[in-house]
Amino acid sequence: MTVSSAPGKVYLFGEHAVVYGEPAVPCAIERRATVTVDAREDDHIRVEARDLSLDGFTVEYADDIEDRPDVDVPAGIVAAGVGYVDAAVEQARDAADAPAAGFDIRVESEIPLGAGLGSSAAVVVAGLDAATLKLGVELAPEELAERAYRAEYDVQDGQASRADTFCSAMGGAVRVEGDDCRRIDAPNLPFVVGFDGGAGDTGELVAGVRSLREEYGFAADTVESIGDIVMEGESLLAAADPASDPEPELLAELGRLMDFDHGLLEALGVSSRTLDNMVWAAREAGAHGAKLTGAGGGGCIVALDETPETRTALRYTAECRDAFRAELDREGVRAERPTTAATDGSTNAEAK
Ligand SMILES: Nc1ncnc2c1ncn2[C@@H]1O[C@H](COP(=O)(O)OP(=O)(O)O)[C@@H](O)[C@H]1O
Ligand SMILES: C[C@@](O)(CCOP(=O)(O)O)CC(=O)O
Ligand SMILES: [Mg+2]
Repeated sequence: MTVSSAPGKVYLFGEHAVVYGEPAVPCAIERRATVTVDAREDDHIRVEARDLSLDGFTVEYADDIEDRPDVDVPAGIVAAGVGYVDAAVEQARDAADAPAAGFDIRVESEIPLGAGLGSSAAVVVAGLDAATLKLGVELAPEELAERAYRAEYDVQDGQASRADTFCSAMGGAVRVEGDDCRRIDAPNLPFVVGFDGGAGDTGELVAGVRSLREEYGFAADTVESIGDIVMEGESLLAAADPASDPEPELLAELGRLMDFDHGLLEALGVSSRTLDNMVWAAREAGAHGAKLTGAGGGGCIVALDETPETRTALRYTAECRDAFRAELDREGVRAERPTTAATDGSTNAEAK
């Protein structure tokens, strides 16, 4: 049995624009997806994913995920639910030149689904790592990131950047511009996350920005302006000392850029009333800045505040389901030791 985990992320700046070649700076956070993989005698894949909104289910299939056997939910939902795991398995089989390898897979995650914290990337990165290790192949984090990107790209019909998967594989703060991906130095930024309990449809939101950008020159300019914000932000980070706590002036300037970025994302139609309300609650509580994170539409905002005020204010905000501090996680994907919990063999054998 192999077990790997990989972190989720928040976007300091640059989501959506990164899809069109602008730079972005996502930061890994200390919330992880953990994937446990066992080899099988046959070529079937069995996925147990209790965190899925279907109340968790176990599904077993051979060959084509669309031909999955008798689980009591529509094929589309199963494909949406386990599509990322399936794509990770395909990449692992390809990397190990083992096209008929079968696996029992268990997914456990601390990252809310579809909420902008990169749960899909974390599941793909951790799943790919655990499955390749099970096949006796150790991929360098960069290669893992590249294969995980291809998996996300396939599942999201080409609507994906390298940002989430690279950040989850490498950890820390990263900078992604097209296929140029690198880690960057960053001090411990005091992230606070607010979660509205909802989710957004990444593919649909990306498609919405794409068509606005094609229709209006000013929407294309808006996307470019997000890139300008990112470049301004990275030069601030580059001048900071990564080993010490960030100076108040740095936080104030980064926060101002986050506010600006949120305004442009709102103009591009990817915010929502609940996200905006949480952003305003954070700002009024004294956060240096606040913005939605990830695809938007619903899910999470990220604010910068070294005091407890923003988290407290978010907890008293009607639209906020959960608010928590998110520490920068400098470690990306890692192999974990199998625990008793991962080996107890308990399953809920049928879809609910
Ligand atoms: N714990 C999990 N178990 C199984 N699949 C998961 C889990 N977390 C995320 N996923 C997969 O990732 C998808 C959500 O990814 P996405 O829409 O890109 O949102 P985000 O990456 O912002 O969380 C889910 O529909 C599911 O397919
Ligand atoms: C909107 C986008 O820039 C980020 C999506 O992030 P998430 O899947 O919502 O965490 C899309 C992408 O970069 O693949
Ligand atoms: Mg995602």
